[in-house]
Amino acid sequence: MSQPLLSVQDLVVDYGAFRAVDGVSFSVERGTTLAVVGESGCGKSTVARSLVRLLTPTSGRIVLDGTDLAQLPERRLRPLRRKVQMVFQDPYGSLDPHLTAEQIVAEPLRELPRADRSKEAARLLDAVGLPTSALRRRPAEFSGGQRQRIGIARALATSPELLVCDEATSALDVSVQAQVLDLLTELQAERGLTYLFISHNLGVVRQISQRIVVMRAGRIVESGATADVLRAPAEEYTRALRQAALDPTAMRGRKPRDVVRQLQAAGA
Ligand SMILES: Nc1ncnc2c1ncn2[C@@H]1O[C@H](COP(=O)(O)OP(=O)(O)OP(=O)(O)O)[C@@H](O)[C@H]1O
Repeated sequence: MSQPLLSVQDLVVDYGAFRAVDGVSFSVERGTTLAVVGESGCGKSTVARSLVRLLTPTSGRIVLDGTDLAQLPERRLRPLRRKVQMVFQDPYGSLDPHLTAEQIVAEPLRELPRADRSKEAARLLDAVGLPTSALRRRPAEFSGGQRQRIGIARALATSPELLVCDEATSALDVSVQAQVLDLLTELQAERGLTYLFISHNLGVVRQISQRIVVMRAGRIVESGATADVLRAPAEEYTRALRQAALDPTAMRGRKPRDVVRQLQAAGA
């Protein structure tokens, strides 16, 4: 078997005295999607932020295409940053409201001549299903789904190999969410992209990922093929998460953490 594109080994992240990620290991094969699930606060975003080096992990290895980027200094990290891009949950908050879609998408392409930048921005917006007329508009003039498409186009500008999607469709209506998931699936097939997809929505995870890891309190408690884990979770915790996802009425007005606790107590 070929080497995985990404191999994370014994990742530890401390925020001061608090250990948010406690010895996490997983790998992602090229052209596939790994989902990371778990209740709020279990460390999913901290893993994501480590992968794109928005933070420097306390210890462990993050081997991307043969290079360990966990502790690399910024100068050596720069060429690698192009290979890993992040798509955020809140497409409005993550796009500069003062810039046009063209400027946002072309921003990572500063080294290109202006005309080439414009051409590339148009090509990227077309690839995510937005018309040429979108180029001159600003974020406030788009719907949530369209803004997420701009975020994806921007992430694609550096021709990355790995996209880290942190709750990338969570803020969208169900039908728009389905369209953005379809877009991500198409882009993966066309470009051979690899995704690490963080979500608390097990329906979304079932649709987009081949493999899954379940996190709890900074550790991985279960992993495997998505279909297997969701059909017959080995861990009580995963069963409780699944139960909470299957029974939205149980969630009404309550924190997922409380529902998971209650379901665990009931032996769900
Ligand atoms: N900058 C920070 N300083 C201190 N603690 C932090 C910081 N960022 C996150 N934490 C804590 O680390 C833990 C993991 O947070 P993280 O955001 O990774 O969880 P998560 O699983 O992504 O949660 P959510 O699904 O709510 O986004 C939480 O207890 C959180 O309060």
